[in-house]
Amino acid sequence: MSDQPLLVADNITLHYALRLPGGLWGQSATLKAVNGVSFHLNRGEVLALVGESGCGKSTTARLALGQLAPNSGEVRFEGVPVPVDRGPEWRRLRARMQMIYQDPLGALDRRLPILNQIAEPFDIHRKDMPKAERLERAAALMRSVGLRADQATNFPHELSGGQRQRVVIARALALDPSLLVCDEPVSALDVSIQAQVLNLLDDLRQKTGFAALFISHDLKVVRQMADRVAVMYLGKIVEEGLPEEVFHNPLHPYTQALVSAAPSPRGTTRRERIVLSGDPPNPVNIPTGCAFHPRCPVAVANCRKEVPQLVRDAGRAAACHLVHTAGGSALRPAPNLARKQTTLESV
Ligand SMILES: Nc1ncnc2c1ncn2[C@@H]1O[C@H](COP(=O)(O)OP(=O)(O)OP(=O)(O)O)[C@@H](O)[C@H]1O
Repeated sequence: MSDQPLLVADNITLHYALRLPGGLWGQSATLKAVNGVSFHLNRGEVLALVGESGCGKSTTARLALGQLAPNSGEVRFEGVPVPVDRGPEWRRLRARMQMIYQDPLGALDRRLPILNQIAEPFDIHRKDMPKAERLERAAALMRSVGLRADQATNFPHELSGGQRQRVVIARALALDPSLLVCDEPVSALDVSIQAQVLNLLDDLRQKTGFAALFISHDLKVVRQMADRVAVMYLGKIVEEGLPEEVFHNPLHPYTQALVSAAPSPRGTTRRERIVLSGDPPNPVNIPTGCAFHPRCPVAVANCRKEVPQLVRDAGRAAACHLVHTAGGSALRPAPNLARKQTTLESV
């Protein structure tokens, strides 16, 4: 099998033209939801997208799936540009790329028994398969996600939230996809059920080998699931690396603040909480230079003027003037904030 990445996003942008409420006729603004995002996802790998609400995670996922057409840039899946015209080629690719949403009830048909819903992908893409075999395969998928055979005739409202998400997962895996896009897949579930569903996803990934683009605002969940993490701020990736690196030694001042706000895992170094000042980010009015500079506690004059590039070095990447060492490509944590890291003993 080719060792090219499964999914590549190459400098994609998605801008929405907004009509301003109360504005004069013709007044509009541009909302830059995704503003030059590049990443790759290898086969079998889990890349997590993290960042504050509204930073562009879901839009990036929808661009990756070809549900939205980028204004510029390109998404390639298995080496092929992802079409957005919803023709036969898009449908063929979509069978290999599936999505799991936050709200399983919204993703399911309330009037259809769950076995039939799990068999739907076969009904659409495997019309050559006899009906009995489609249902047999759906029953096997039910078992693989831990649902009981006697639940086959249940309707979604007769199941718990966790069981519904299992139905969605079974249906998503029916055609043996190579990519699963999981957009906050457990955030609507009780905490006790979250762990079960995450363990299920992890087990299934190890058995079937799908890759996942995993969106979550919960860094604890990301720590458990991700092989690599990309941090987004105002439509751009500002840092990328292995979870242990990003969470224990964040480079970008924004990542430092994000990580400092999350509960530390037991027995690890606790960081001093970094409280960001300034207004929450607004994708209609992106600041000049580094978009984070108005809230950045360590910004210098240059940060207001020049847009930092995402510099990659030894598997890590960061877009911040302060983390790029002069003249070289090596990266080091942004100054000052790093010094605020404190141990449990000292707080
Ligand atoms: N159809 C749309 N029209 C206009 N603006 C949109 C549209 N969809 C999303 N946006 C805006 O694009 C920005 C990015 O949204 P997106 O849903 O991708 O963010 P997100 O990081 O996934 O947020 P959340 O974690 O809250 O889901 C937001 O400011 C959002 O309001």
